Order: sequence, then C-alpha cells, then structure tokens
Amino acid sequence: MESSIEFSTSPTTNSQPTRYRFFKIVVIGDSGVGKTCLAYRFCAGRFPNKTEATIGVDFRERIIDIEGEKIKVQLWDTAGQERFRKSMVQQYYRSVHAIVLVFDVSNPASFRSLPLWLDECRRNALGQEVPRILVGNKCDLVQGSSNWGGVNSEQVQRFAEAHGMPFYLTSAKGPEGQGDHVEAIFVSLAHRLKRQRTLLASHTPQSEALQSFMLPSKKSTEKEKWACGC
Ligand SMILES: Nc1nc2c(ncn2[C@@H]2O[C@H](COP(=O)(O)OP(=O)(O)OP(=O)(O)O)[C@@H](O)[C@H]2O)c(=O)[nH]1
Ligand SMILES: [Mg+2]
Repeated sequence: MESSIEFSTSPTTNSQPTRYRFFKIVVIGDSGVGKTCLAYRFCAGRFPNKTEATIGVDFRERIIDIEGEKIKVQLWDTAGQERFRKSMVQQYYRSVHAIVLVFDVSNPASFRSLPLWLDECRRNALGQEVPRILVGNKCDLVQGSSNWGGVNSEQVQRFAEAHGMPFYLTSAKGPEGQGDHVEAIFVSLAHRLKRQRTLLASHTPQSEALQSFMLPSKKSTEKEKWACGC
C-alpha cells in the first residue's frame, strides 16, 4: 500500500537523509474562518501575530511521533477566496490523505457554505475512503452559548453525522486548554490515518489493499466531539 509519495526526506547532520512517512492533510473552508491560524497553531504552537488572506496554498509541516514512528504531518493551508484558489484546486486534492473542513462558529454563512465545499471534494473525485473531519473554529467568540448567531450546536452535529464526519469545536486563539484541542484534532487524525494504512498493509495482499482502498468505506460511526473549553 505504501507508495513513494507517502515518504519524504529531511536532511540530518550526518548528511544521511531521514525518510518519513507523511500524511497530506488539506484544510479547506470559507475565507476568514481561521484555517491559517489553526495550521499555524498546530505547527508553530501558537496563534500567529497577524495573518493575511492565503494566496494559493501555504505548506506547513510538523513531525510527530505515533507509536514510535516519526510521521510528517503536511498541512496544505488553502486559500478560501475563490480568486486565490481557482488555479490550484486540482493540486489540493491530488493524493490527499485527509480533509479538514473548517467553519467559523461566529459566522453562520461559513456553516451554510459547507455543502459547497463537500461538492468541491466530490467534483475532484475524492473517494469516501479519504477521512473528512469538521472543525468549528473561534469558539472563544461564542462563550457559553450553544446558539451561534443562528447556527446551533445540534444542527452542526446533525450535519456532521449526515456526512460521516467527526465534529470538533475549538479555537485557534484560545488559551492553552483550547489550543490543546487543536493539537488533539490533528494528532488524532494522524493516528486514524496510520491505523487505516497499517490495517490495509497487514491484512491484505498489496493488490487487494489497493482495491479496498478505492472502495467506499462504511459511513463513519464516530461521534467524537471536543467540547469547547470557553
Ligand atoms: N477570535 C478568534 N479569531 C480567530 C481565530 N482564528 C482565526 N482568527 C482570526 O480570523 C481572521 C482570519 O484568520 P485566517 O486564519 O487568516 O483565516 P483563513 O481561513 O486562513 O482565511 P483565507 O486565507 O482568506 O482563506 C484573522 O483576523 C484571525 O486573527 C480564533 O480561533 N478566534
Ligand atoms: Mg489563510
């Protein structure tokens, strides 16, 4: 199941490059929902001092340890604005391992756009086997409320379940406790990808593994949700 595109190399001091398995995770959603801040928080460990609208894509990487294996999480922080993304959309979805779909809980329009983002995934032939997760960002702006300017948490949960996506509520800006959610979101996704690949590699001959990887998986029954610490 492993293919060369799933490995990347990093230079080391003794000039022997280290090979890492890597997961390409693409972050999509409306402009301004906080994709860059989430990716930055995960990779740099803090909220950025300032951001500008992303043009095309920004690549961010972090190496994490999963059960003794070093894995490179490669985040594709994509542009939310149509004019800054249209020439790149095909590259976003090529050989992608997982999708992080983000909306802003203080901005109902960004929730209403979600079906359009899922349509884009479909148009780019993203298979059902590619995990998608839903992230409601900026929970620091809706403290203590479950009705977020016209969108409520139950509606969001129903939408997530209907599309087989685990839903996480977080803040890229929040204090440590909430920042931990950002960490947990990406780390648990990487765990899931590693499990998926390990299973395929260990239980299936290579050709079959490839085939089953192309088959639509059962609708996810995961009901993971990270409560906002606001
Ligand atoms: N309060 C709050 N503000 C946030 C949070 N995340 C991002 N922001 C702010 O939201 C604005 C947009 O954030 P970005 O990360 O640049 O948004 P984006 O989704 O990358 O936007 P595009 O690159 O245009 O697609 C910035 O002013 C951020 O400071 C958050 O969790 N809480
Ligand atoms: Mg951005």
